[in-house]
Amino acid sequence: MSKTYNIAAIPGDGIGVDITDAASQVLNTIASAHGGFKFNFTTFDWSSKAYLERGWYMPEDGMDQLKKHDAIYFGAVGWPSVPDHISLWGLILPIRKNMNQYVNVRPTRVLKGVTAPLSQIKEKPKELDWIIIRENSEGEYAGQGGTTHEHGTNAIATEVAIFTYVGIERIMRFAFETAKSRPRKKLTMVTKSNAQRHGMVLWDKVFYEVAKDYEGVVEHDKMLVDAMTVRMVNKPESMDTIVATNLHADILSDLAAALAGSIGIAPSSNLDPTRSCPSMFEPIHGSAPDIAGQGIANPIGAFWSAAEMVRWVGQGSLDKTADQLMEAIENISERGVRTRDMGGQASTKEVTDAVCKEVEAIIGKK
Ligand SMILES: NC(=O)C1=CN([C@@H]2O[C@H](COP(=O)(O)OP(=O)(O)OC[C@H]3O[C@@H](n4cnc5c(N)ncnc54)[C@H](O)[C@@H]3O)[C@@H](O)[C@H]2O)C=CC1
Ligand SMILES: CC(=O)C(=O)O
Ligand SMILES: [K+]
Ligand SMILES: [Mn+2]
Repeated sequence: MSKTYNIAAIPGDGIGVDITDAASQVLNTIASAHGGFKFNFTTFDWSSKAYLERGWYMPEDGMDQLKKHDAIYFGAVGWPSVPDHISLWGLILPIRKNMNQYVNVRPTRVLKGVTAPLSQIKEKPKELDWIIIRENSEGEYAGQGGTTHEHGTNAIATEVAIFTYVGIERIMRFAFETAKSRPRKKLTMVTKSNAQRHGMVLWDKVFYEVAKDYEGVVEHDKMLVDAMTVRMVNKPESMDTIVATNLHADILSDLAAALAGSIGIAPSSNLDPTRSCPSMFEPIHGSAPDIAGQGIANPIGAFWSAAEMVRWVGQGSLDKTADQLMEAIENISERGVRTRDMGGQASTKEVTDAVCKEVEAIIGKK
């Protein structure tokens, strides 16, 4: 009997549209090659273009509509004609918060066929293999604060970072469990508790409390975020799982992607680990207005995110299928079918068609 997964697709803006199309093509191909399941996509036209026409990103019952799905596939939101804080707070951030997606998982490794830009990583690509666990519900992106006297030089604006015991503890537990599930069993916690003396100090304290439950099981260490950027560049092999706040992990994950070859490769899973709401899968990059509409966006980050979605909805039953998609992506890039950001000449469509063919060959063979 074939199982159907209902997916809410939100392509959004710019290259978000191209890569969501590409990802759904690949997902449909995997499903039919596998034969045991299929995807039923419902596409929502929630975007900056629609916002400019009708004044809203999501309708009032938008969250209820999303809740009816098994997962959400997201492209990107943001366009130069709308201020970025309006677009982010109109769509992606409310979804992450309302859908209880308090974890954002961002793996990075140097995929086969990808060339890392720095010589020390290029020579030993296997040494960069990280999974960044980003706190996704509070911290610097809590949305607390305000502006007064806004028109003039007396303007005052506050942006209050919120850290709660509950919010920190649950992300730390998820991070320790992730580290425990990986061969190296190693967790690096990132902080800025030298300069930020309240929220970050609580962050550190809860980390060490949770660490007691993993004594002798998970090795752990602590880094200040500034020094962390240096360690990521110079000693990539010294880390495995990394846990950081909403802002720090946002920045570090773009750095990680660039070190591993391109921002266009990196995936993310916005997870509600309780499974009470659908989780959301998207590449870490934005709408890339500078290359939008040219058909040249790298779809690999979108495919890797799709693989993570397959893994998540399958709850263990589709891990092999997700691995086969990753194998197809790596085979294609190794064969030189690469977009410009990876030094190639291929279009989004050429990479997508090649990955679909490869998926069919791999799944058909096994
Ligand atoms: N989750 C989301 O929806 C996100 C939305 N944004 C929004 O996206 C818009 C643009 O943001 P930027 O800061 O420019 O970041 P960006 O990630 O969109 O682009 C940064 C640079 O990377 C390149 N790039 C990104 N993805 C690529 C891909 N798949 N293939 C090839 N090149 C790629 C772009 O061409 C650009 O030069 C803004 O409105 C921003 O707020 C940014 C990040 C995440
Ligand atoms: C918004 C953004 O930059 C991110 O989620 O990565
Ligand atoms: K995105
Ligand atoms: Mn980001």
